Order: sequence, then C-alpha cells, then structure tokens
Amino acid sequence: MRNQKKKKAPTLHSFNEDPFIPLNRLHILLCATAIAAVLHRHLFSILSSPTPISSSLLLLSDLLLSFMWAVTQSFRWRPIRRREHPETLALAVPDPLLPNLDVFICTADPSKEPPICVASAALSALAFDYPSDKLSVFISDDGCSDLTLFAFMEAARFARHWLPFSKEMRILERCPETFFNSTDDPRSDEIKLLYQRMKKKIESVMEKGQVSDDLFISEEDRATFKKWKNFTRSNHPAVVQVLLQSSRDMDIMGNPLPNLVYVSREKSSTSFHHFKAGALNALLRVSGVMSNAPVILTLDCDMHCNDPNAPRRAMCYFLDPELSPKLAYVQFPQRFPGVNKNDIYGGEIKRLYQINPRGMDGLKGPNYVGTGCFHSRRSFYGPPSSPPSLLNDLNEQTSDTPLSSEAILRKAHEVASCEYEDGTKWGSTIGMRYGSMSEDYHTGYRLHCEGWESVFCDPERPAFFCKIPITLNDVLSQNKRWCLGVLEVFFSRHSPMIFGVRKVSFLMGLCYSYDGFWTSWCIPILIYGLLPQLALTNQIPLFPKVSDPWFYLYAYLFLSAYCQDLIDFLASKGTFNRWWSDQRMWLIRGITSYLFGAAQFALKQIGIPAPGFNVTSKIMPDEVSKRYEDGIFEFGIVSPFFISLGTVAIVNLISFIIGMVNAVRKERGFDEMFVQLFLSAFVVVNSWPIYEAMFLRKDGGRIPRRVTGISILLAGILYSISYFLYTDSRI
Ligand SMILES: O=c1ccn([C@@H]2O[C@H](COP(=O)(O)OP(=O)(O)O[C@H]3O[C@H](CO)[C@@H](O)[C@H](O)[C@H]3O)[C@@H](O)[C@H]2O)c(=O)[nH]1
Ligand SMILES: [Mn+2]
Repeated sequence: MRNQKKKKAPTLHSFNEDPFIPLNRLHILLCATAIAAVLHRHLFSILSSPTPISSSLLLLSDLLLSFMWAVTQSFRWRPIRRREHPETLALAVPDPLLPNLDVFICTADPSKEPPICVASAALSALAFDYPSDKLSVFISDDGCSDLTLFAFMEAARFARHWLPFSKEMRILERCPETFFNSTDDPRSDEIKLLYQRMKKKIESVMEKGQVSDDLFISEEDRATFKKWKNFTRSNHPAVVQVLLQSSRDMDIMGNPLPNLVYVSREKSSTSFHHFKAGALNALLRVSGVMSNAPVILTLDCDMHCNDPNAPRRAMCYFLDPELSPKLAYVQFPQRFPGVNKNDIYGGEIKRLYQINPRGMDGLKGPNYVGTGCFHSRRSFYGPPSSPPSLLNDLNEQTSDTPLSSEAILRKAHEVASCEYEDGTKWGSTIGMRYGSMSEDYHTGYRLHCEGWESVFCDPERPAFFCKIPITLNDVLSQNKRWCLGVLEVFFSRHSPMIFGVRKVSFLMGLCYSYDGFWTSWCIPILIYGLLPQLALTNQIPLFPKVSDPWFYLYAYLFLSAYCQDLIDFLASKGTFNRWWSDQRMWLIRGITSYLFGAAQFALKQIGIPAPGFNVTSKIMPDEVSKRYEDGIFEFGIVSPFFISLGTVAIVNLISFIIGMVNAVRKERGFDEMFVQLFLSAFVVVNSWPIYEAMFLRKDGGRIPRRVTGISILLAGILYSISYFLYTDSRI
C-alpha cells in the first residue's frame, strides 16, 4: 500500500505573502483610532462652530476620506506575490497537449490608431512561442476600415518571414517595430528591408486615404475590397476575412502559420453597439465558430507583447488542476515604456495596475483591466458550476473543417450581425458585460460575483507593453470615461457595496467599492483645495492651532497617509519623482476627471446622455511628443478641465500670499493659520506647472489666454462669495 502514495503534482506556480502584512495590520489599527478621534472631535465642535457651513463641509470631506481609507485597507489585508514556473510546465505538459489559444485585438479608428501599429501588435502575438497550429489571432475593427484590412493583408504576408526569423533568432522582442528600432545586427538587415517596405506601403495608403487598384496582388484581394461600397463606420454589413489559415498557409520555412482573421461586426445606426464590450462579444462568437479555443487573450491595439513566453506563463495557472475549475482569468499588469522620466501624468497608475492587484490576488484575484489578460472561454458562459457543454452552443463544426469553408464563414457572418444578440443573455450573463463604459472593471467584477477567481501574473520581464496618452487633456478625458464607467456599476443593483460584499467576499466587495467609488475623491479634494484657502484670505481659522494637541493628530494622519503611499510606490520599483507626479495627478484628477465624470453621471441619471467611448489618440504631432519627452505639461487647447485647474491654482496662489502677509503682521499668526497656510502652499507647489503654462511659457502647449482669463474671473467670483458668507464670522 505504501507504494500507492499519491504522486505529487509538479508545482507550476507558487506564491509568498507580503512580509509586511502584520505591520500593516497594526498600522490599520493605529490609523483607525486616530481617524475615529478626529471624526469625534468634528461632530462635537460642529455644534459650537462659528462657521457651521465650513465645518460641515470639512466633516463631509473627512467622512469621505475615512470611507476611502477604510476600503483601501482591503488591498493591504493580504497582498501576495506569485511566481510561475514555465520550465516545470515544459516537463509536465508536452507541446501537443497545450490548449488552443485565441488572441483578440480591438481597433476602432484608423485615424487615431495607426494600422501599422495595430498590425505590429498582431505580429507580436502571432510570433508567440506557442505551437502555431494552436494559435489564432482575431482582429476586431470597429472602424470597418479598408485601410486597416489592407494593413493586415500586408502583415499576413510579412508574417511568413517574421515568424521563422524571430523564432530562429530566439529574439524576445517580437514586435517588429520595436525590434528593428533596437537592433543593428546585420543578420536582420534583409528582413528589416521587407518590414520597411511594408510599412511604407501601409503609410502611403493611409496618406491617400484609399487602397488603389495597383496594390492588389491577387484577384481575390481585389474582390474583397470591391465589397467596400458605401461602408461607414456606423453602417455596414459584417465582414469576416480569413487572412491566414493554419491548415493551408506555411511560412517560408514550410512550417504552418497561426490563423489570422479580420472581423468587423455589422453596424447599423438603429442598433446600439456597446463599444468595446460589443466588439469583444462579437469576437467571442466568431472565434467560437472558427477555432473555439478554451483560452482567450484580450489585447488592445495600442500595445504589443514583450515576452513570447507569456502564454506559457498563463498556462501554468490554467493547467493546474486544483486552480483551473474556478479560474476565470490571468491578468498581466499594463506596463508603459513610453512614460517620460518623471512620468508627469502619472501614466503608470501603479496603484491600479500593480499595487492593488497584488492585494486582491491574496483574496479572490485581481480585477480585469481590459488588456493583457488570458481568459477561460468557459467563464464567459456562466458560473464555474455550470456544465461545460453550454460552451458549445455555437460550435457545431468538427475541428478539421477549414476556417474559410463556406459553411463556417456563413455562420461567422451570422453571429457578427447586429440582431444576433437581440433577446439573448449576451452582455447580461454571457460574455463581456454591458451597461458600463468601463466594461473591463464591470466584467471582472461580475465574474467574481459568479464565483470565479482570477490570478495576477507579474513576471520579471514585462509581458505586455502599452501606449499611454501624452497630452493632459487626453489623460483626463480617458480618466473621466473610466469614472463614468465605474459609477455606472457602483450605483447599479449589482453595486459592490451591497451586492459584491455578500456575493464575492466582504474584502473583495470593498476592493471593488474602492474602484467604483473612485470618483468620490473629487469632493474632499475640491473642498480641501478651496475652502481652507478662501477662509484663510478672510482670516477665518478652520483647524486646530499648532499649539493645540489636536494639531498633532491631523499631522500624523496627513504624514502617515503620504508616507505609506510613498513606501508602496517605492516598493513597486517607483522613484521619488514619479511618486510626486502621481500624487499631483491625483489632485489634478480630483478637480477635473473625477468631478466632471461625476457630473456627467448625474446628468445621465436625469436623462441627458453622456458622450460615447472617446477612443484615445495614439499618434501626436512631433512637437507635442517632444514636449512630453522633455517633461513639459501639454495644455494648448481651451478645455473645461483646464479652467477648473486654473481656478483652483489661482485661488491658492492668492490665498497663500494674503495669508502669509497676514500671518507675518499678526502676533501668533502662524500658530493660528498654520494648517491653512500649509494647505495652500502645498497646492501652490503642486500647481507650479500651471502657473508656468499660464504666465511664463510661449510654446503651443501653454494655457490659452482665454482659459487664464476665465479662471481669474471664476477665482474672483469665489472670493466675492466667500467674502459675503464669512462677513459675520470675520475677526
Ligand atoms: O467602440 C469601441 C471603442 C474602443 N475600442 C477599442 O478599445 C480599446 C481601448 O480603447 P482606448 O481608446 O485605447 O482606451 P483606453 O482608455 O486607453 O483603454 C483602457 O480603458 C478601457 C476601458 O475604458 C479598457 O477597455 C482598455 O483595455 C484599457 O486599456 C482600443 O483597442 C480600441 O480600439 C473598440 O474596439 N470599440
Ligand atoms: Mn489605450
């Protein structure tokens, strides 16, 4: 009997708990006591306050800050760090036993998302270190652009050279654009030439805005483009085009190539298309008909794979028999090699993409962030307990029917049509979930609610690189869209605060509440950014004096929050300067994206529609890119965001100056007004780039005069109002 001892499965992955967990928990206790004390004081002093409105607003801010602090602790409760062991996988699972993999890449607008970049993203996925006959790449083109299709036809041709080359040379950088930019190895000269020729061809087509007749190599191609008559992005039939077919197409060395399929789902002005979520659902169905791989990787067009081994890393989790029955997805972090030295717009968003996911990983798993994520197809079709047969509702074909067979293509067009989803559960309990502009947050959350779990996979070598917006207005608009999206979930009947805390787990519910209620930062940031300053100019003290022991409690809370944030940031390989930018962006977002996002959400509730998915532009004029490289803020246009920023910056500058003059003149003036002076000084220091852009800069990225003018006017109005409101309490 002894010999029958159960053979231990090889370890495909392992994890460590964060060594600081006990210390963190102790700190939670300490902070909670301090916060309780401050709130207690507030409640009691409000009754006797000479400025009851100001005191109530500050109480409201502190309540919200406390709430956000409390929910944040769920991320600190049990952070873990995972490691996967692809070398064990290689021994345990031979290549022929690896599951098939479908890669989805979304694009929506060739003028904002250059087709050559989208094609490069696809090439980097086609060149994965994964058996080619098990790999399919599907492109969703929501712009239904013949230019994009043309780029992909070219990319399919180039793939025949690129795949064997990159595998033979064992290069890690399999996105051709980045590879050729970083190498001068003479062995790559020949293929570089091919690449450049392709790039030129695609770019010239982009310039002309059409695919001219002389560019077609075959009659078949010509016939394909002939279809493009009167197609507009919001009105056209479904297009499904097989560009590479594994069972038919070989690379130049005679090895099979992966499948590559171009899909543009049908659009009609009479049916709502649900933006990216709708596009991904169409791909789920089309791929279900064609390859039906059990594992799916979702990518955005503004990224590329930086590690050809990424799929095998993900498989370390999917092929673990203990984990896999409940494993919905394996999320890789988004990394941004393009951020400038000090990351002036806080583009890394470390808390969202690196720090918080590690915290959730120790509970039930990270949230889904839209890209760089491997999903189990099964998870899109029902809870982990549902029978797997459900999955095959689409897939009737046997695995050896060629993709481009007429029957399959007919079915593929059918499932990519507008009406297909009518009266079905797509978007509610099947596929990517609708109803939120942040389909990623919503879908990940709902999967967790169904009982699924997820894993955060953050290997040493970043697996996926993404592009970031590089103008302030783009960053803020993107953030505003996210705010609107998460609020739509937070105030739905599936709110993480009410539904999530019960359905997933208490702590996971809090994690999702943190993201969902993100926007609420706008209230304390706005109040703390204006009220103490206006009071300061009117000589109204709102906080304890330095000589009052309560002062130290405020100081402790401020310093501990900032220090902890800094430590978290440095511990995830950040630098001090980048942290500074990050906290500054938090303040900036507070009075722009969060504020406008919340306002837009409120308007939507009373029937005023919010704008759709504003696709972030991935190309910029050289001048703008250069300024970004140099770390100079980009304003340049008249945007409501900048008016809001300008107003707060000016109020703080004036308050600080007047406050200082008064403090110097008055005996014990500093003692009384220290907190308010400090707050305005803090905002002034943070607003430095704004003053520069208003008054010193001459370049095209400066703040337009009109914005400065309106900001000064608004600041003046705020002063006048505060002057009247404080008339009775002035000393
Ligand atoms: O109607 C649409 C709109 C967008 N997209 C695609 O969605 C992706 C993301 O769009 P982008 O403009 O780059 O938005 P970002 O704000 O940069 O994207 C972040 O935020 C989105 C949610 O708001 C997530 O879906 C993304 O994965 C995440 O990277 C791109 O590939 C687009 O082509 C579509 O396919 N159809
Ligand atoms: Mn993007």
